[in-house]
Amino acid sequence: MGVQQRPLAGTWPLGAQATGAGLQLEIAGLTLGYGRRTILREVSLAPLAGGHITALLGPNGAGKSTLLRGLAGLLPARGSVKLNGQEMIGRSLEARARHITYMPQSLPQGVALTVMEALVGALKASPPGAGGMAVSGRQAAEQALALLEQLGIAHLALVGLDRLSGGQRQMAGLAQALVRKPEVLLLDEPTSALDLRYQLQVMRLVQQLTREKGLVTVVVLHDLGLAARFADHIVVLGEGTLRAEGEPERTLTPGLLAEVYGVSGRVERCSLGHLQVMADAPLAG
Ligand SMILES: Nc1ncnc2c1ncn2[C@@H]1O[C@H](COP(=O)(O)OP(=O)(O)OP(=O)(O)O)[C@@H](O)[C@H]1O
Repeated sequence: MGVQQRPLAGTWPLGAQATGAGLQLEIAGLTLGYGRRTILREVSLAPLAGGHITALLGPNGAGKSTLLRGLAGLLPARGSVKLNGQEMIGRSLEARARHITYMPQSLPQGVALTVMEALVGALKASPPGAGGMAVSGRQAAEQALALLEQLGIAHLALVGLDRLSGGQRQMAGLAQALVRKPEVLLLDEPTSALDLRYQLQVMRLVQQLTREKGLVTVVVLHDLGLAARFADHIVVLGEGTLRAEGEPERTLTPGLLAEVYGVSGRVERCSLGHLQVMADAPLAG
């Protein structure tokens, strides 16, 4: 893919101070769907704390993306989503975007912009209070370039979005999410197109930013090994409801693999002490 990541400097790419210290996102009785079809019903989670990564897991169609879209304000919702005690449901998209950024599974196709143009656009479109407040075009370009350098993809700045590989597109999508300097970072399968090296690099970067800036980070993952390794908290969805949540070691069990994913499997520590999740066989029926 040609991506090289440099160590992050101690400062947020946009030069601002950390904003997320002490943040808390509370989700209670959240019901989400499309039109008349309810997908998630009455989902309540333990409070999600700033500085922690929550991995959102579950089989295909479980409602993981739907939950992220709901948190981002892209779907009508019932229930409560409070950020530091302030209700988000019912607030405008613009008001939510001051606090929350959402990286979808894939960037839209057919956008005739370079990586840099897309980032500058995202930054300038950020509402007051978010990362891009009242920046000049030049400042926006400088901030966007600084972020690309931190991500190790500055060499892609002038490349058209439609000319990027799948993995490069994911990195560009991550940059678009980060440039807004979020307090709540929602990432939908940010590593699905990345090779092994970049999977680790992206997750390490997300972990580092989450810790340094005190972000509330929620990441949809299908790779349970990555979830076990990088998440502080696991949330498992299935059949429209919350099936389990808690610390990785307590939550990712052979029983959960059987009940939620329909496979027999093992959860073991490797010689380096990392939790490994191995699916052995699909269960009958
Ligand atoms: N735009 C939409 N309109 C109507 N139904 C939708 C829409 N998007 C998703 N759904 C339905 O909502 C349910 C949950 O989908 P969702 O994408 O949230 O699942 P997921 O857990 O993210 O799945 P995957 O792991 O396959 O990405 C599915 O039954 C899907 O068909």
